[in-house]
Amino acid sequence: MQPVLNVEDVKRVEVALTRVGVSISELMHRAGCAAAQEALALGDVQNAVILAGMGNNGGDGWVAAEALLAHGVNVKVVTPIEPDQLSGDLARQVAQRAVRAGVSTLVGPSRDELEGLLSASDVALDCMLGTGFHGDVRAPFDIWIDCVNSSGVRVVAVDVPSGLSAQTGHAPGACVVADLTVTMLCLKPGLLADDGRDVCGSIVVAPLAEQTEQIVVEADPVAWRTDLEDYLDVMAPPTTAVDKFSRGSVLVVGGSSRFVGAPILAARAAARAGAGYVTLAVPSCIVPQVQAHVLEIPVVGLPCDEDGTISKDAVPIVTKLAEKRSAVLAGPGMRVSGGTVAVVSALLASPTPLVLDADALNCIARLTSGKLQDFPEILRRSTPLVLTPHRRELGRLVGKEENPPASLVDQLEDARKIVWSDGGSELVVVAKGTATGCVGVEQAILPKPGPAALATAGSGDVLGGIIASKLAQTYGRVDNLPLLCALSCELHGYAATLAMERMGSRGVMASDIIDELGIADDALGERVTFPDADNGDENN
Ligand SMILES: NC(=O)C1=CN([C@@H]2O[C@H](COP(=O)(O)OP(=O)(O)OC[C@H]3O[C@@H](n4cnc5c(N)ncnc54)[C@H](O)[C@@H]3O)[C@@H](O)[C@H]2O)[C@@H](O)CC1
Ligand SMILES: Nc1ncnc2c1ncn2[C@@H]1O[C@H](COP(=O)(O)OP(=O)(O)O)[C@@H](O)[C@H]1O
Ligand SMILES: [K+]
Repeated sequence: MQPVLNVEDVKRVEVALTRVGVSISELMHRAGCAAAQEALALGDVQNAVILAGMGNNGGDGWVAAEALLAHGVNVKVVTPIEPDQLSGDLARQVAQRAVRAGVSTLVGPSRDELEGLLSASDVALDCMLGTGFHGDVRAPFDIWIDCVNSSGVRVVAVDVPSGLSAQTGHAPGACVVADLTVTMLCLKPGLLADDGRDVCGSIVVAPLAEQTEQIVVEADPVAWRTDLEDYLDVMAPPTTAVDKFSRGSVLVVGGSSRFVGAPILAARAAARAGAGYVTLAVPSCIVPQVQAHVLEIPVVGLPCDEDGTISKDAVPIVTKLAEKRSAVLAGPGMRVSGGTVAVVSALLASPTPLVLDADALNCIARLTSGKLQDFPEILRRSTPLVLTPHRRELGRLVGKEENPPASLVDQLEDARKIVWSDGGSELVVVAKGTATGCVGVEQAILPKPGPAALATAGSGDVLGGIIASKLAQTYGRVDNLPLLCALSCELHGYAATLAMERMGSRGVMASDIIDELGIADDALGERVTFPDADNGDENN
């Protein structure tokens, strides 16, 4: 797994490296050389343009220019001001040094001049703005960014594409769209979510020093990005010594007369993700409709209120059904009512491994008046519990209904409020968004996010079904629950990628994802076992 550090912690790593003898100027030298190496590795680089800003990101650019020149590349550095006028000592020194070494410069070019230069270049290195970027992109960089993006030239972003916040992943204005991002020391969260996913291209981490890995780990990573082979630990070895019950049995509780489809999607996903026996419990008033859509899945009717939701009288029935299952998923389509709140409370008190999604989360928000972190006893149990909120549901759980998490780091922080208040290793919050964090008490794991095709109604129900299915197949004996959840997310995303091949990138519906789950599961298993055979696009 690769550590991901908040930007402020990256600064602490720099300081720690200086203490072990790697100075900031040496780091800048190595950063520039690493960027130059990656640019050269693109191949066919005779002419390079370096767009340098006025801080240390620009400093990296001047070093890269000198390194490229030493490799015989025809280099030009574009800078808003003369090197001698740069206010930062380090950036000024490396810029002056590059000029002395013969690097040529273009100071404050017109738009036409810059466009001409870019069209004659084989690669552009974006060294305008790095982790020091904040606010709106100011001139001239907004214009330079526009020129780079419309030039069609290959772009290597140094540390972070200019205009993107390496912390939040937001790019509110102009932002470089890179083919490759060479990021220094370690991954930062903003590269992995929201706008970051669209603008980084592939990501290469340049560690810059031997000691970096250990220092980064000690700097308390905000999350860990998985590599495929990490999943080996939570993949069940294939065996023929099974029957339909020992392959894991899942109970899905949900549905209402208003939302009939959601529990069906979840139950079908649980079956396709490998559980041997899936049972669906829905309000009795919708049983005929539901049963018509599922041949293999028995449907149990639960006592129903007048408004078509599960009533309180369902509690003993659900509790009894849950006892006999290896995992339960509750929530899809169930709505929030006195009855559903009672059912969710009863399931929380039951010993069966439990996944709560959608309205089951809204029931918890109601139970705790939107302050789940103040009621840790509700979630305390000795068997696995997984909550799968999207950003709005997560906001509702932690008292931020009006101001839900808006970035991956916000998601992680809010999920941590919940898991840290409980303190138990049996609880994981799968905080969903454009990138998803599987947050346990000890660490947060970031699976590779799936495609935007996942942003379709019902896709969360499918994920809930997958997680319950994978959980059921472990019979609650799971050493690393966040990793198991991450594997489920990875499967969800890969199935959506396969569905896109059939349905097109905008045509995928949640049921198409379900149809691909079996094939995706096999393929993922193979890729985990033989990671070098076909890694696909590892960076997004
Ligand atoms: N983290 C590390 O260990 C290392 C960092 N280095 C580089 O240093 C960078 C950080 O350097 P700095 O802290 O100097 O910051 P940056 O160079 O990222 O940005 C600071 C400069 O950008 C300007 N700026 C900020 N916001 C702006 C906006 N909205 N519009 C226009 N201009 C804006 C500031 O006025 C300042 O001149 C990293 O991204 C990386 O490239 C490397 O040199 C070496 C190692
Ligand atoms: N742009 C995106 N890129 C990747 N995954 C996404 C994107 N948008 C949403 N997702 C994923 O799709 C799923 C949507 O879940 P959810 O919002 O609960 O859907 P629903 O409530 O309609 O079932 C989550 O797993 C989420 O991480
Ligand atoms: K940059």
